[in-house]
Parts: sequence; C-alpha cells; structure tokens
Amino acid sequence: AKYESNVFRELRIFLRDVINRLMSDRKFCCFVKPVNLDEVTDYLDVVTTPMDFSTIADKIDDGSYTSAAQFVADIQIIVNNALKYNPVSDPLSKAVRHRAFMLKDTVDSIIDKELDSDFEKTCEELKESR
Ligand SMILES: O=C(C1CCC1)N1C[C@@H]2C[C@H]3C[C@@H](O)[C@@H](O)[C@]2(C1)O3
Repeated sequence: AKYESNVFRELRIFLRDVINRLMSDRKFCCFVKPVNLDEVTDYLDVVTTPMDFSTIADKIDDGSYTSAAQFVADIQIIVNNALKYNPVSDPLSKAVRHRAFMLKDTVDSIIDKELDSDFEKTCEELKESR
C-alpha cells in the first residue's frame, strides 16, 4: 500500500544515485552500454545474460528491483560476463578483468557504507509479502 510504495520509492532513489555514480566513473566506462553484438559477433556464444549499467538504470525506473540485493546481483552478472568473455592474459583482457574486480568491490563498499541494513531488511520483507 502507501507504506510499501514509499519504501520502494526510497530504494529507487538510492539505487539511481549508485548507478549514476558508477556511470560517471571513467574507469567503468566499458560497462555503461550493452556490448555491441554487431561488433562482438561471438559474444552470445559465450555470455548467456548480457548486462550493463544502462540496462540496470532502466530496470530501476521500471520498478524491477524490490531490494538492493537484486541490484547487486545484476552488477555481479556484469562482473561474471566480463571475466568469462575476457579470460586470456593479453593486456586488454587483463585490464577488463581488473575493472570488473574493481566494480564488484566498489559496489560492495558503497552498499556496506551507505545502505541501512534495517532498510534492506524491510525491502526484503515487503518483497516476500507481495
Ligand atoms: O566484454 C566486453 C566489455 C568489456 C566489459 C564489457 N567486451 C567484449 C569485447 C572484448 C574487449 C575488447 C573489445 O573487443 C570490446 O568490444 C570488448 C567489449 O571488450
């Protein structure tokens, strides 16, 4: 009801702030848009669930996330995809993998510092009550 919509509205505001900060961080520029499937023609042979920051931003606005944990799970998909498609030790792949690891630690740190655990618990409980 009203209370629920206020909680999920506050979650959207928090998640928009986080994704906006990630999108404006130059070291994460490779994660902003979907991998170009016209350019990377074998990408879907390797990666089953593409994910990127702009898709996450759309999902926030669609109300797809009813907890921060669901948001972090999509960030993890970005990380796992980057590690899976860019495994070799050539310099470009190593740079991509390093950024993927940086992304995960950056998001985990933001969540630990800035997301109230009671608020996240309320989101999880409201999600179950749906
Ligand atoms: O995995 C990715 C993105 C980086 C994190 C997501 N890509 C697959 C290609 C391999 C590597 C070099 C370019 O070929 C560029 O097209 C991509 C894009 O980076």
